[in-house]
This record gives sequence, structure tokens and C-alpha cells, in this order.
Amino acid sequence: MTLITNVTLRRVLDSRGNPTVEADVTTESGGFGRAAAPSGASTGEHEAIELPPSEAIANARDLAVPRLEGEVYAGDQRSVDAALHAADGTDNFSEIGANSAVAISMAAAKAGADVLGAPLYQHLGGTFRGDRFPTPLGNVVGGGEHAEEATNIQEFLSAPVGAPSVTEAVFANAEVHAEISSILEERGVPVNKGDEGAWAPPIGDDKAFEVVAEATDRISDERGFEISFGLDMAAAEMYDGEEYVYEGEPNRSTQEQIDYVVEMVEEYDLAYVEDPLDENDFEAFAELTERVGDQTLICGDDLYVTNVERLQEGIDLGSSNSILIKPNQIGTLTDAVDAIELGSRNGIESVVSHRSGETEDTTIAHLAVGAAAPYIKTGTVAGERTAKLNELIRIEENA
Ligand SMILES: O=C(O)[C@@H](CO)OP(=O)(O)O
Ligand SMILES: [Mg+2]
Repeated sequence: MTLITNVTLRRVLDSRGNPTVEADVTTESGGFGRAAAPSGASTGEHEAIELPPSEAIANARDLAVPRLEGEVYAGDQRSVDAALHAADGTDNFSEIGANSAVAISMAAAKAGADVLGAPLYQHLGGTFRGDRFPTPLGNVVGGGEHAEEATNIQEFLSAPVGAPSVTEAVFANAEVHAEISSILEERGVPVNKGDEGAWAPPIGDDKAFEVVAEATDRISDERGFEISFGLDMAAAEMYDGEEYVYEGEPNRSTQEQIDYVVEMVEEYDLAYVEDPLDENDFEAFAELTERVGDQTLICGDDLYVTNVERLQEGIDLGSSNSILIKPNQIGTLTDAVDAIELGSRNGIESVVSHRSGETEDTTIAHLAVGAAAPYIKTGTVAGERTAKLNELIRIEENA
């Protein structure tokens, strides 16, 4: 019933107005799935390769589609993803493009769920899933590669860790976002927005810490549950090979960067710190995790690129206690789920994540619930972000 009969690929727009790959998968019994690839700006050096969409589409039509149509069952996700790997033949999807691969992988999963008549999270995770929901980490202030003339730190993330439900958490993050705009207005700071809908004010990181702490405290008091905050430092973008380069303040050596993060974790009781150090510095990550890993999540994004081999290295060295999971970073849902599972077997908490360039696609909301990931990072406001957040609300209502 789930035999794939048709795969159609096209270019559509992403949230930055750039073209991206969308895939439609149809099965023998009329099952249908559609999904589109997101796209990063602060991409990791070791990520699977995103090709220009026209090229990715042409190559996937030549190499992958013939291995799928009439050959593979959409309900068997591992076979779909193995066929994509076989069609590509490289270890980083540089032939068909990780953008074509991930769009087809996610569309096939949706077509499989459609035939089974099950919600996607249940098709991915099994019938006993749907009882655990991720805490949404919401980008509320940011800069780095996501906005000009704003903070050095790429993302300040509201973390409603005490919320009684994912629905309450989603609304709390939106309130923190709104509160920050009021605080910035009170201080006479102009409020621009970055790629993910976070405020991108022209202030230093020290001021941003204050503003976000004030906003999360206020909303936490109003709501009556704990709202902490965290960071994505995207430090590989700051590292010049010797030092971490900060605009408007002195650069930091690796040791100074570690000390700075420790200080911020302690001062602001941070719940989460992503990519605090360079993407190749497993050892510095390990030192930081050793120092504050019992107080906060130290998460590897560019460090691991959702790759089980890199994650295994991090596990062996004690580099982190958390991993960011981005399906397009590795190319298929199977690879993403394998990374989540390797993590959970080793006490590494998964954060399923969007990219800065997104579409209306909601697959990651289902992936987070289906894989019982403890966190999801998918923005706070903006349609391509709320698409996922609203889907979480619907899943929670129906689960
Ligand atoms: O660094 C990140 O975690 C992401 C998403 O917030 O950004 P980008 O998609 O630009 O890599
Ligand atoms: Mg990141």
C-alpha cells in the first residue's frame, strides 16, 4: 500500500525569500506527503551539503527518483533513506544535495503516515509516543549571522522549563518576546527583527542579558511557573582560529571564553548554552561541560552536525550533555533519529531544531514528539516558526 509511485520536486520560497526544495511523495494507494527543506545561515563546517536548489532537484530526479518510484515503501522509512544514500553515493549528500534528500525523506514519512491514517509523530515514534512533549526554546533576542548591527551572541532563548504543558510554554515564550519589545521601547532602543523573528536590537551582549533576564522574570511571575533563558553562541562564527572575536568588547582566548560562559551560567542561572566554543574544539567543550554540566545544558550544534560519528566522539570525550538535531544537517530522518537515540542511550538530551531559513513545514514538531526529545528550538513568532509551535499545540490536544 505504501509503495512509492511518484516523487515530484519543485522550487518554493523559504522565509528569507530564497528558493528551496519541496518534495511531493505519492503512494500506490493514494497516500500523499509534502515537505520542504529548511536552510541555515550559520552552517557548520561538517554539515551535509546543500546544493543550489535547481541543481539539487535535477540531480535527485536523475539519481534518486528512479530508485524510489515503484521500488521503495514510504512506510519503511529506513528503506527510503537507505535508497537516498545509495542514490547519492557520497557521505555528505554532495551529489543529490541534502536539501533534496531531506525534503524527500520527510515527504515520504508523511505519505507513510497518510496511508496508515496515523499522525506523523505516531508513525515515526510508535503507538506509545505522544505522552511526552518538548520544552520549546524560543529565540527572543539575537544577532550574529542572523541580523546586522545587533548582539554578538546569535540567540538569546526563552526557556519555560516550569511550564505545565507545551501549550502554556509556547504562549509564555510569545509573551516574553512581546515583553522584550516593551522593555526596549522604554529604554528608547529601536526594535528590528532578525531572520527568525527575534528582536535584533543594536545593543551589547551585556545589555541583552539584562533585558532578557528582566522579561523572563516578569512573565515568569505573571504566569506562576519558572522561565529561564539560554543562549546559542554560534561560537564557530566568532572564532578566527586563535580567538573569539567580539565587536565592541575585547576578544577572548579559548580559556577566557570558557570562563566567560561559566560566569554567565552562574550569574543568570542559564538553562542552556549551545555552541559556546568552536565547532572542532571537542576538548574545550569537555572542559566547560566538566565545570557547569551539572547546572546547565551544554549543547553541540555545529560541533556534531547531527552526525552519529561526531556525537560518539563527543560522548567519548565528555564534550556535552546535549545535542542539537537538525534533519537537513545530516540529510534524512533516519540519520536524525539515530543521533537522538545514540544521545539518549548516553544521557545526552536532544533539542530538535529549525533553521534560520524555514518554510511552513511542521515535520520537526512531529519528530520531537515521536522521538520523545526533551526540547525543541523553533523560534517564537513569525509564520514559519508558529507553524511548528501551533502544530505542537494541536498534537498536545489530540494525543
Ligand atoms: O545555529 C542555529 O542553531 C540555527 C537555528 O537557530 O541557525 P542556522 O539555521 O542559521 O544555522
Ligand atoms: Mg546553533
